[in-house]
Amino acid sequence: MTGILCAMREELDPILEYMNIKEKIKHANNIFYIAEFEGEDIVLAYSKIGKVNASITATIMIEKFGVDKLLFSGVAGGVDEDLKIGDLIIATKTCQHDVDLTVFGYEPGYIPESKVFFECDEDLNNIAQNVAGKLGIKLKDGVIASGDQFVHSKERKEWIKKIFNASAIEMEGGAVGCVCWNEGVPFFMLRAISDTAEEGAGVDFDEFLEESSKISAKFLIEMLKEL
Ligand SMILES: CCCCCCN(CO)Cc1c[nH]c2c(N)ncnc12
Repeated sequence: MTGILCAMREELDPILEYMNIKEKIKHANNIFYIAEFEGEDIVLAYSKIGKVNASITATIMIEKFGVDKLLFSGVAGGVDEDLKIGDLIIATKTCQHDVDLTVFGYEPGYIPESKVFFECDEDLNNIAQNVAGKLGIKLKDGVIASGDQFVHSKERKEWIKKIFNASAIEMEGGAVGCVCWNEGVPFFMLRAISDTAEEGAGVDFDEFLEESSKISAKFLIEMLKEL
């Protein structure tokens, strides 16, 4: 069964509008929507913001609902110069930019017995690029870095870009990538840009959250039709 995960209600609501919701299951302070889309059952939820919340919901989707591929939809701060507000990006891999065990000689983002980068599923990414081609949409791909902080400084943004070669920044993908890697479940993450993670990003985020969430949601729906 396909799982669709978002961080915020604003990111999930535009997706739910396309769904025939059959059941709502409350569990671990989350609501899991069991929906039917084009004859297939899908489980959907928003985790609440941040890596811990995203890890909880992603794990429950897999362990309790038997999700065998996990698709994330939401918004992100753009790092690449060519990413404008409203543009779409998919993750080739995700990481945690706020993990720091460097005093012990480990590289930024590295935890012993784990890894810095969690690869996303190539087949799902290829499907997304095919859908983008049909729709005539530019779909960037690259590293998307997560941390438990809303990044709104050029200095922090440039550090994340330098160390992780990040194309976008958000707060959940590195955790969901880690869960899916450990569980052996294919992971796909789509984000629409809501800001540029520099000074003033909070204002842009507030202004563009709803519109960018809809952009991500609409593309995800087109992709679901190809799964
Ligand atoms: C109460 C407001 C909560 C903002 C949550 C932001 N999400 C987290 O996934 C995505 C995101 C968009 N822009 C970002 C940025 N500049 N830094 C971190 N994360 C992001």
